[in-house]
Amino acid sequence: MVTYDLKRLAAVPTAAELVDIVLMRTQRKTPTVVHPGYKITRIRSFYMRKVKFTQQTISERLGAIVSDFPRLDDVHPFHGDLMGVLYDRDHYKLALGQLNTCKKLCETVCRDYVRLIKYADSLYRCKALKVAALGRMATLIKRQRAALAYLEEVRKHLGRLPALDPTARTLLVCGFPNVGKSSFVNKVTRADVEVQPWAFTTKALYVGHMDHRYLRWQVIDTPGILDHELEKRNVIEMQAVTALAHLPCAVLFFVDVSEQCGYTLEQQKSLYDSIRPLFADKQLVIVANKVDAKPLEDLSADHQQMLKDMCAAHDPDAVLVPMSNVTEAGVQAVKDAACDVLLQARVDRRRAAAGGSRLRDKLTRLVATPADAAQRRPALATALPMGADEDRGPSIPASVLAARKAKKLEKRAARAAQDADRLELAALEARDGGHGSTTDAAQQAEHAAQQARAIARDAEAARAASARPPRTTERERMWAGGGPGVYSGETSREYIGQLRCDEFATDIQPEIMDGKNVLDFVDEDVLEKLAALDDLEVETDQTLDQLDAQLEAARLTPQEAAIIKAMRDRQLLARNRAQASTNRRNAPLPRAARLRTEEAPPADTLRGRARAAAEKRGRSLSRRPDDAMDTSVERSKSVAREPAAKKRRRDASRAASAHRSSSRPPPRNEQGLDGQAAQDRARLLQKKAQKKMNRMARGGEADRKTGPKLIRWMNEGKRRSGTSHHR
Ligand SMILES: Nc1nc2c(ncn2[C@@H]2O[C@H](COP(=O)(O)OP(=O)(O)OP(=O)(O)O)[C@@H](O)[C@H]2O)c(=O)[nH]1
Ligand SMILES: [Mg+2]
Repeated sequence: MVTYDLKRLAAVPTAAELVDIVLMRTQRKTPTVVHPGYKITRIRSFYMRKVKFTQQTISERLGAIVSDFPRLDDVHPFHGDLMGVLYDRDHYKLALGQLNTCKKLCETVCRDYVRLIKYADSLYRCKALKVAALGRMATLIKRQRAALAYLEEVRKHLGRLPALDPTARTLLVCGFPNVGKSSFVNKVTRADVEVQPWAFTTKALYVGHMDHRYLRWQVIDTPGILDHELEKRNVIEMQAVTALAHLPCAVLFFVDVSEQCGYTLEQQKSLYDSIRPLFADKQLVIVANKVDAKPLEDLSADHQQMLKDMCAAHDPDAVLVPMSNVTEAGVQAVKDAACDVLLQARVDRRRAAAGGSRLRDKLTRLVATPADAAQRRPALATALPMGADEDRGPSIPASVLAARKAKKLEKRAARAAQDADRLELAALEARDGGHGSTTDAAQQAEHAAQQARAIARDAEAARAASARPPRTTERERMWAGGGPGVYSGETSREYIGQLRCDEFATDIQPEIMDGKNVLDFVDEDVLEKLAALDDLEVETDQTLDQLDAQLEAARLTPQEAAIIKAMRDRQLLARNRAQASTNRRNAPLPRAARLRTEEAPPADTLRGRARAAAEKRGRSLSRRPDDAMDTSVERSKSVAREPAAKKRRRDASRAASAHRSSSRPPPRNEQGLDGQAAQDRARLLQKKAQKKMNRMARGGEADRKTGPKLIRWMNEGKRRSGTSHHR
């Protein structure tokens, strides 16, 4: 929970003040002199700075207000509800929200105008944009006039709220108005609460402090509460209700037994009943006040019983204490009773919490024995598995059993081998000693050796069976596959062995296709359905064919049928031929390519027909302007002109590239020179001009030149004050 210092909130300026503050700060903190002679970038940055600075100040100020004021959801629920009651929760949130929006709008305005100033082309335009930006921001602030004024009022009121500590030891005084609550608070604490003989003298919560048993206590005086529905309660009453609802405390419910307050004992009982749920978990002392005016004994039996019932209704431990503020009789008793009962409750709660935690510690270590489980002892509510009473043997994995068997066999094999060795040794000794039983001993040794070998084979087989195949861990795979960051795990491996075919594991399964979930369209029985559909289709086709044949046979004469059959056969033949010809891959030449060959013009084309007609008339299709009326057939073929000698020379010197255009301009040293003589003369002149330069080894036009350099620091810079003679 965030702690706010409600007393030290900074003052909220009015809208006009805020505008003044912002503009004056901009004026003071940013440069003020600008000249039209400045570079435009400098002018722009001058004005941009002003706009940005204004926006920053506004954001700072409004942000401070928004963050300083407590958020109702962050403070203690008591304070949150109290502020909600006092200042209207919605209004409060709206005001802060509006300031936040205003801040954001100012930022947007700033961004937009800075963007515009970036492209402004003159000082005048920059200035106009700045004025517009500042004006819009000021308008935005002025629109928050109401929110700012409201928040200032809230701030002032928050500062005057009693400094309540919701966690301290608290006595809360409540009851009908005018029953003497404030008088009691004034008696036991140094709070100076107003006391008057009329109702609703106290209109807010008041706090006083007192000492009891060397401890500090806070006593809260609340406004009187009337007995009606919660919705009808006004702000003054709701403060008392909020305190009752949220503060952990001892409640002193004041009853005016003399009924001088203007309410009967029955009415006070009714109020007690209606607000009792608010202090159901709190300690209660019912104070029978003003006993100086009417002692308890003078009350009717019904009223006395009513007071006792009120005590009993809450808790058998709730006490009824008679008191008078005038005579001060019972004031100390009330104080003692309330403090003691609250203290006791606090100690009990703390002890219970500590004891509880110890018990929880123990519970975690408890193990239910089978005997407990059998008897289902209710004391320990431990969860037992189903069939816990059955005696269940241990479950040993098959691999462990196999390993154990292999180990046993190995031991047996070792023992058998030892026996065989021993027997062999005995047989050797017998043979060396020349005893009669040599052959028997040798046979025994041989037999033992065979057995030992058989057991060793079994042991080896068992060990091989129990040995697990070497497993490659994902980590090893990662290092083998390029290390972290490079390797990406293969999830498809998990599916191997689970699918009908292991190759299916690596299939890519699209989950979403064309924006649709594939699984929505998956039909598990689709293959069977398709097969059924195919069968149905074949069947339908056959039936339809039969029906057609029958119909035709019924409708046509034999001659007509024969003609139709012949037509169909021809169609079929034509289709087959066409297919055969396209299958030969003899794609036809494009028409343009075909027409290039003039010797054999295709007679069936338009051009071929035109050519044939022209030739028939003795005319040529290709002509030049100078042979307009040429009728010779020979001339119709394009005859290339003999190229000029000069052109031939040039062509020969060029690269023989097909891409070179014949309309390329002549080289630059020949351009503008008409004829060979002029070119030769120009070449001569060029040589002559170069001669002198070559002789003196001077830099020519083509030589790289670097002009003289001025040293920058000696020739540039500010020269306004002082001279630059020393430079
Ligand atoms: N006779 C008598 N009068 C008392 C006693 N206690 C308070 N009064 C009077 O009752 C009147 C109301 O006293 P308050 O202390 O203002 O009562 P309250 O409950 O605080 O009233 P609100 O603030 O309006 O809710 C005053 O005129 C007191 O003088 C008491 O013990 N005996
Ligand atoms: Mg009062």
